[in-house]
Amino acid sequence: MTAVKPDIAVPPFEMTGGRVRLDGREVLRGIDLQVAPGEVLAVMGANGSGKSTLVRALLGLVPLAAGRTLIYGSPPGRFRDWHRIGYVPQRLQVGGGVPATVREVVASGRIARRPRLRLLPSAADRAAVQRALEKVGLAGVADRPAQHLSGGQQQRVLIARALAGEPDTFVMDEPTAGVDAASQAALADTLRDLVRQGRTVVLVMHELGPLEPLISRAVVLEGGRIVHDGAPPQPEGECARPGHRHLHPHAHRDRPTIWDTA
Ligand SMILES: Nc1ncnc2c1ncn2[C@@H]1O[C@H](COP(=O)(O)OP(=O)(O)OP(=O)(O)O)[C@@H](O)[C@H]1O
Repeated sequence: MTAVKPDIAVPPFEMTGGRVRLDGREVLRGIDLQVAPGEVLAVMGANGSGKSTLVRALLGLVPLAAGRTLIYGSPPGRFRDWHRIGYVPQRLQVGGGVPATVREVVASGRIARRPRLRLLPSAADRAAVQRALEKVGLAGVADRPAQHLSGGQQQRVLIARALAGEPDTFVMDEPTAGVDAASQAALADTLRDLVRQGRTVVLVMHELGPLEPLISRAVVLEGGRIVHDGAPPQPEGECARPGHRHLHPHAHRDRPTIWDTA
């Protein structure tokens, strides 16, 4: 992928006073969040704090009960440049019917780039798909049904699908959750490339681990609110131990000791 020239005037995401209710419950409240072009933002917090809901709301997949959110300056309903956004959801949705191959799933990441009247993939589409498959180390299993792969490999399929679309901004929901070491290494490698190219990345993470040096900013959610926005939080002492999970009430706002390593 070629480097992007970040459009410094328009943030990829801008939410003001964002509030989300699901099943009558307030899941997000008072969210003010602007994501700058070229930023690598980690969205952190304990289970149920609202991380996935926040990224889904930024993408317009969950409606706001109050406030507003913009994608490259447009409300989600009026945003048309979906090829600029690559979304990596938590899990590959496996439906019934004919099982899709790895290559087909990855190729679906090019659809938003295709002119309306062109049905067949171009040489550029095929090349982008192949590059993405190679980048995540799945070229060798490209013709296997995606649902036959391990969880970690399926996660890599989703990352490759986003890469194939060559978007300016990536949104990845827990891309390292429950994946094997090889997949984590592939992700770190991919992320390094994206950072170098100046792409914007929003990552939902429980813990940063080896990705920490690549993260430029972290927001920490607690009970649907942002309780920290700044440098990535560091695990300290007891808090760094696996299984430890809480946000210290005495934590310094600039350096909270939140860790959820379950
Ligand atoms: N569709 C829904 N209907 C009702 N409540 C929901 C729905 N989706 C999520 N919630 C609730 O909203 C809260 C935030 O959920 P969300 O998945 O955004 O949290 P999270 O921080 O991403 O959690 P996790 O780390 O477990 O993925 C949780 O209490 C969850 O139970």
